[in-house]
Amino acid sequence: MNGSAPVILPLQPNTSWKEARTAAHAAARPLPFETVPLAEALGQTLASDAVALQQVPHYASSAMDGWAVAGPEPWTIVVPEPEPEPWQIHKESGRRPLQAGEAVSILTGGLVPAGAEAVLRTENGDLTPGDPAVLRRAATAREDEPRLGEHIRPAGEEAAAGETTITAGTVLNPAHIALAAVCGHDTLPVLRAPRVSMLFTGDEVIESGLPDSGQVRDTFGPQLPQLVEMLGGRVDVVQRLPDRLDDVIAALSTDAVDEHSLAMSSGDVLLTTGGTGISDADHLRRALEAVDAELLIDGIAMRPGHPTLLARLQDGRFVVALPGNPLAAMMAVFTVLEPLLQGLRGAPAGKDYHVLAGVDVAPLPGRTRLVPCRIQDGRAFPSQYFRSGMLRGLAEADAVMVLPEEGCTADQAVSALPLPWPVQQPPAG
Ligand SMILES: Nc1nc2c(c(=O)[nH]1)N[C@H]1C(S)=C(S)[C@@H](COP(=O)(O)OP(=O)(O)OC[C@H]3O[C@@H](n4cnc5c(N)ncnc54)[C@H](O)[C@@H]3O)O[C@H]1N2
Ligand code: MOO
Repeated sequence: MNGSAPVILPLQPNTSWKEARTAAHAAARPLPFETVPLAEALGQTLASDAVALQQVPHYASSAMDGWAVAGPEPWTIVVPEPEPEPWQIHKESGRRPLQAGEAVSILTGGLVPAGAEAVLRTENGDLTPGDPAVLRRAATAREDEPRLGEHIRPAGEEAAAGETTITAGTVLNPAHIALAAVCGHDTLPVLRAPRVSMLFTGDEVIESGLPDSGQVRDTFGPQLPQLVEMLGGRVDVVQRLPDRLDDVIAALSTDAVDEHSLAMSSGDVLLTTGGTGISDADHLRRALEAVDAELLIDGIAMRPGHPTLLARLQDGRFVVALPGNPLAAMMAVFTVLEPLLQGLRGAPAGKDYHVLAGVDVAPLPGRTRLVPCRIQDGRAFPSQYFRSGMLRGLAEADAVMVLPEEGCTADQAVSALPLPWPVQQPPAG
């Protein structure tokens, strides 16, 4: 035996599924923040509290088309001088305050003039033309209409100037972006989204057409970059790599030694597929050893996906190594990549969800099983397509059951992972 050959021990994963998720989240420190235009802030983590830059709403406005009125009826119609153009209706037009017994026509969102006490909506007013025109309440109006302040949106009713409306750490959804716009922000400080570089191995993998025996169609290229984006990452580089140890080492190396090197890609995370096994053709482990990477997770006691790795390179980049089997790789994404990206985005670890098992499941000593499931009538039913190379189960799934090694009995609550894409029925909380 050649004394310099690296010794690869049989894979004995000793990290439990739960420990793996916790360790992946804990390994990451939130990335520095950057300032982005509102339209680019969706899904990002807010770096510091966002306040209302002026009171919201910033002026008292009408909630209805009608007339702003002062005092009791009848009201004489005041025509502002000069009469505002429709687009000026929200602007201060230098009007004098409305006096008791006066009314002025107003549109929804229009500026309520000083002195106005309420807005009478169009359908509840009766206008007698003349000079001046006279307004009375119509027969359709309620007896006490308009009450003091009715149909007026007071300034500042939603937020005072300087009040915090979105707290730091929030993962921004469309409603937050809309609120930030109303609060006067053009940009927001967000934690920089983690950048992910991808490295696909497998000489037998073809990217289109029907594979011959021994070849496989690539299941990662057409969806993994998009899945990473769904999880809050930004994809930097996607690269295919020959199944040669030198090339895998070059790709991971901190120095840009050849065309396969990702050292210049500035990724925070290197996501690899395949080659996590222990055969002569699997190079990930040997390459990580060659570049002196720190192994944070070296195999996980789960099925499928037990050869999954998480490592830190000397320059601080993370390597998440997904197994080549397609379902195993997806389960490794949910177990390691998702919590790692959450940590890098300053987001809390995913919540624990539970489902009620619909059937008994036998024990599998030493392994947590991740099984795609359908949810019917509040019960979770594991898919028959659960093996590591199968994709039908996940494609039809509502969630992924996380089955403990002791299995479960029907009606028992078991952990579940929600899927990061829309499904017909999300698991119960
Ligand atoms: N002696 C042992 N053999 C294996 C073990 C073990 O513990 N001892 N574990 C098995 C398990 S479990 C898995 S998972 C795989 C891990 O495989 P690798 O990460 O090394 O991946 P590959 O060998 O490169 O590929 C496995 C499988 O996946 C197919 N593949 C690869 N890339 C793609 C792709 N882009 N699209 C679709 N399919 C892909 C590849 O052709 C293989 O069929 O090791 C087991 N063996
Ligand atoms: O654990 Mo392997 O990942 O079964 O496919």
